[in-house]
Amino acid sequence: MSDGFEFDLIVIGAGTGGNGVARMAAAEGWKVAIVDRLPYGGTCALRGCDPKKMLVGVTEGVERARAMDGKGLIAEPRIDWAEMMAFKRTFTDAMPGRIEAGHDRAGIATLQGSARFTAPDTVEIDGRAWRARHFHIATGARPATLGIPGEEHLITSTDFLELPECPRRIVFVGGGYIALEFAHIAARAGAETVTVLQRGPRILPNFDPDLTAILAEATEALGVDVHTGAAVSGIAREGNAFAVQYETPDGPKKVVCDVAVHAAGRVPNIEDLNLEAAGVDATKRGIKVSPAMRTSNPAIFAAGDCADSGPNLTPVSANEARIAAKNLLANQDERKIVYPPIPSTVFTLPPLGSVGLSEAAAKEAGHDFDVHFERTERWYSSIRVSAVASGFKVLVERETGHILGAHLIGPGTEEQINLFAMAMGAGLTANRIKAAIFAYPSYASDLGSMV
Ligand SMILES: Cc1cc2nc3c(=O)[nH]c(=O)nc-3n(C[C@H](O)[C@H](O)[C@H](O)COP(=O)(O)OP(=O)(O)OC[C@H]3O[C@@H](n4cnc5c(N)ncnc54)[C@H](O)[C@@H]3O)c2cc1C
Ligand SMILES: NC(=O)c1ccc[n+]([C@@H]2O[C@H](COP(=O)([O-])OP(=O)(O)OC[C@H]3O[C@@H](n4cnc5c(N)ncnc54)[C@H](O)[C@@H]3O)[C@@H](O)[C@H]2O)c1
Repeated sequence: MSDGFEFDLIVIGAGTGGNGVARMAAAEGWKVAIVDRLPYGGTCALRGCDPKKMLVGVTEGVERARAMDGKGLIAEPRIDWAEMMAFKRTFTDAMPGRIEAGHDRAGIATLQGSARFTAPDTVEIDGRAWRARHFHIATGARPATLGIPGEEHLITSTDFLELPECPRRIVFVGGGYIALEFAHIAARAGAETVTVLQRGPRILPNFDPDLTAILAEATEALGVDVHTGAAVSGIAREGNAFAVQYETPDGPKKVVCDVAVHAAGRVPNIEDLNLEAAGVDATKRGIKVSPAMRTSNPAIFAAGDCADSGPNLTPVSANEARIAAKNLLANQDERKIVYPPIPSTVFTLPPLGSVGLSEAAAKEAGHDFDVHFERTERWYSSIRVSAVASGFKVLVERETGHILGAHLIGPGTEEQINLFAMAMGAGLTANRIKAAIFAYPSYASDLGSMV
């Protein structure tokens, strides 16, 4: 290659925000390399969404059997933690090799190590410099540094997904996605005490308060201690255990556990990149990107959790990466990122889902809308599976009939929320949704009654 460049493009980070960009560029005949310091696959496939939901798949069996007990199903569900983890590994173990083989077939050079810029067109990986015309940064996020004494005693979500056995007493620091999803797994897997310590006044503050109240109730019923207004201030060793200290309006308290998990938020993983050397601007919210996903250095793009862009979710990362690749290959900003309504689900049992505006945000924006809020334990879909916690809140604009937001809890949520997202993206009105014919009985067939 001329001008001393080894590559047309080096992609830093082999997760959702990186792999696709490397593939698209290689398919156009570009000379491409991809680097990761961990096995290829990124957070979602190896340490996040997918392994987590393999475990949820097992706990769904427990939940279903317990719910149907006395209703014709005779089962004594119990989780074998080691077997459950082995089941998870049947998915995760094969992934890095499969991704690397795909890159090899596409002619992409696969590098291992930590990349750090030394100049706008050069990165150093384990002491060796590599020059490229372009870079794409997709280095993801990491657990936030909390700045509290003893935080080194916290294990991360990645560590949780590798625990050899279910802890007897487990504490989650934080009350967001990770805390709730993992607390449900641990409680169903047989942990004796599971505690969630959430600093704010309620769990999952970005979700509808009426529905998070239902989830908090269901979580307590599962045996999880949920404390809100509990700001963790330190972790100390106590013999073989740990004391997690937290501040409450009633004064300081502590809870003793065998394992304490960091579930207190994630931040862009960009400190090690030496972005100043590349002329790439960033704030603590991440790498600054234009709507074309271009950074302040026009030869460098960024996408996913490391960028100061959409919410940190896998499909968002994939969408941003696609836009970055299109513009990179076109050598001009011909596409801009446009976020359709983005659904999000907390994979507890029952799951909690949300898309569009919250009730508070819709009011603040001055919309005139009806609120359809109902608990649905007496609906057929819940009765059929003996669900004890289900409900919805859907906001319908009065003048247009458009759906402004949909918030769901209960069985079927994770698919219903996607249907709402599609309906909202397509601009369907409540009447159009009511007029649709869905196979019956199904969770989708409840949609018409929610609007
Ligand atoms: C426990 C957990 C559960 C989650 N569950 C869900 C879910 O159910 N649904 C959902 O939509 N989202 C979920 N997420 C979020 C989702 O995983 C992320 O939004 C998504 O993986 C981000 O993809 P990415 O490509 O931007 O970053 P990542 O997938 O994190 O990839 C970044 C890669 O860059 C590498 N890297 C970092 N720095 C360097 C460097 N200097 N040199 C070389 N390599 C480097 C890392 O090793 C990593 O492999 C979850 C996250 C966690 C932690
Ligand atoms: N199902 C999904 O889509 C899914 C699942 C897991 C993770 N994720 C992604 O990963 C990110 C990180 O997840 P998370 O659960 O760590 O973060 P989160 O942002 O969902 O929740 C963190 C919570 O911890 C609280 N907190 C912070 N410091 C605290 C302290 N000292 N004491 C007590 N509480 C404290 C915060 O108030 C906040 O509500 C999510 O924001 C999301 O982007 C998504």
